[in-house]
Amino acid sequence: MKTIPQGVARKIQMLTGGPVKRRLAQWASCLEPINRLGPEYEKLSDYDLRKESLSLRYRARSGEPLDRLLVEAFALVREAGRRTKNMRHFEVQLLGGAAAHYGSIIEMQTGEGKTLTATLPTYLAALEGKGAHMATVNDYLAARDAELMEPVYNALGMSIGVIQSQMPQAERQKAYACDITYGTANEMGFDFLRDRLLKRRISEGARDLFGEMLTGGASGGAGEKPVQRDLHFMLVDEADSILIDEARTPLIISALPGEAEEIAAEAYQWAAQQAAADPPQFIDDEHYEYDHKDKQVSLTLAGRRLVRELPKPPAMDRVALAEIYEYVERAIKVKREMFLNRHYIVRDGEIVIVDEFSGRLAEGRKWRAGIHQAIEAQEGVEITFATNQAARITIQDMFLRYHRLAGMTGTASSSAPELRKIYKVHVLPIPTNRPPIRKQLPTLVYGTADAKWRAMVEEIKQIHATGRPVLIGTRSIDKSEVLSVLLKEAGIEHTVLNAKHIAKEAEIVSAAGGQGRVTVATNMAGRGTDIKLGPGVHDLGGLHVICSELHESRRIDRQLIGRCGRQGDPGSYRQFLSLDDEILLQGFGPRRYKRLVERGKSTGDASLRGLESVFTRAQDRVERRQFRDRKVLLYHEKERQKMQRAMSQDPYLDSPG
Ligand SMILES: Nc1ncnc2c1ncn2[C@@H]1O[C@H](COP(=O)(O)OP(=O)(O)OP(=O)(O)O)[C@@H](O)[C@H]1O
Repeated sequence: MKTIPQGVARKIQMLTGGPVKRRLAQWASCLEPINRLGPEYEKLSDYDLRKESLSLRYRARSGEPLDRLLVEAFALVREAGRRTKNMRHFEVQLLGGAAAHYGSIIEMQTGEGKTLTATLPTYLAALEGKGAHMATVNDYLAARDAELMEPVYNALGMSIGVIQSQMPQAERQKAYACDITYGTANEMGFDFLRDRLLKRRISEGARDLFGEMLTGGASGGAGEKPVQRDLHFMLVDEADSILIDEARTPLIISALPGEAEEIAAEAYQWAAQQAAADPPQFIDDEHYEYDHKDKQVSLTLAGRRLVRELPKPPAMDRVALAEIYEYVERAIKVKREMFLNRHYIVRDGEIVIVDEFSGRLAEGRKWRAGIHQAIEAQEGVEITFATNQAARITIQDMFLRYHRLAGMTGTASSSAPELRKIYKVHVLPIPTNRPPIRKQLPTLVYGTADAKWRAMVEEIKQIHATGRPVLIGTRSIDKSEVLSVLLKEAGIEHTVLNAKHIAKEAEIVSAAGGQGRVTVATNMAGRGTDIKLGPGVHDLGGLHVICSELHESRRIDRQLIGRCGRQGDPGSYRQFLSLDDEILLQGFGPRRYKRLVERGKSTGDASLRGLESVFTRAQDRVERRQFRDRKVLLYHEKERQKMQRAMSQDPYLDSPG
């Protein structure tokens, strides 16, 4: 560790795990050279600083490996941070940036400055000009972090864009065209799907007009170009939460949304009526030609003229003529080829396909390319779009598509094996800048929730009397409300947050460090929000955090605890538990839970000793079970994709079966 600054070398030595130390020590060797460049860059004018950055960009785009540019890039970002934000990246932040650049999930204690650290690997990746993405947990944080860091990037000539939900397509395109793009994983996933639908439509030469409506509807009548570029580099904030907790959530674009759906239904019905007219209006070889081999119907000129002349419902004014021809062609095709009780049956107002080979009913399956809807119209049953998935992807799939993936988190250690297995990324703890002085007070276990709440209010009262701010985390909104009533009875002024208004609440949480403040929040409220201590609070002992119950995942508990003792600030926390806590039911099942509850009821109001491990065991069990479930789901998802690929289907766009 000769070439590593002494302070950092000592901090690395104090970590556990040989491989972790080795890796960090290897990357820490970039610190001295970065430090050395500091004074040189400090002397540069703003103009020259940007020029340096542009020359780095030129080198990256000419093919020089990013690893070789890391030292200069990080030194430039550090200087830009100093100039524009008065924040010069700490050495441990540089170390974290390097680890992220090499594809790790960096675990930095809450409050250690992940927002600033992110600028390092993101800037470096953006030098290549292929786009660098930064995923946050919600829209508010995407906008806030982008705004906070924009001056740093701009000083280096980098453009920054933000994706927000409900944003029109044109603006998305602009945001993705920027060097760096901030947004939520969900929005980026949906953009990926919309693009994929669009690309399929383009590659099919817009032959499938139903498909065209799909894409048009799903993308809000967007322009013709995909919004995203290749998925190049992604840095995920709160990586454990996004990559694990939310990773299995499928993002689904339904085939057609509201109004477009109604218009399409009208068109299907109208076309079916025309095709079914008696005597027939559309005559074979006169109004249309039928290709027996391909089973295709195409209208002749006379047929098209007839379509134009036929009266139509007003809603169809909004359907393009070319599409109306297709509706009619499809209706004629269905009338000629698809027969009731042979190809399908009608059961309870639904079309059920009869499998051609086995003769069995193919429950839940649907014909594609509008055929199913045309048959529904022919039979006069309700036309179904909603169950039609136009496209679907899980967040996990999307992240796995990036060429390079890295992340940041305050709390990933417990998920390290899972992250390594699924995403092939290592979790690396980064030492803190200053030693944390957060104090853990002994956990208190009570027999009943009632006793627990009362003890908690007592503690809040005592600490509140000293002027120290208190933050209490609960597992649900109703529990926040229970506590709120008790606090009111005790005459303690407080604020309740329950993640309904994220932006406003983040503001309130950020003020929760003020003298005398009492804040009750569900675990989601204020996630990722910096709580700065108000004037005088440091000397009083900092923020006190109370955890009123264990969450299903230890990480969420740690996130709450991490609201105090930030950046070496003083602070303390305590867990309050009771024998009727939900986690015990989840971990041990109803029988054992009932016994614990009974035991709790018979123990009075005093706190119980030696029971803490019962709770951690229950939490362990829940975590293990959830991990198992996620693995099973992942296995099925992979099998589905494999099967679809073998059938030359697109696993994101085609629903199986
Ligand atoms: N190099 C630096 N110099 C000065 N201040 C810094 C530096 N890095 C971070 N900070 C400050 O530290 C505080 C915490 O930063 P930030 O909110 O990014 O932490 P975090 O790690 O994201 O925390 P959390 O996990 O809770 O979201 C901020 O107030 C930030 O301004």
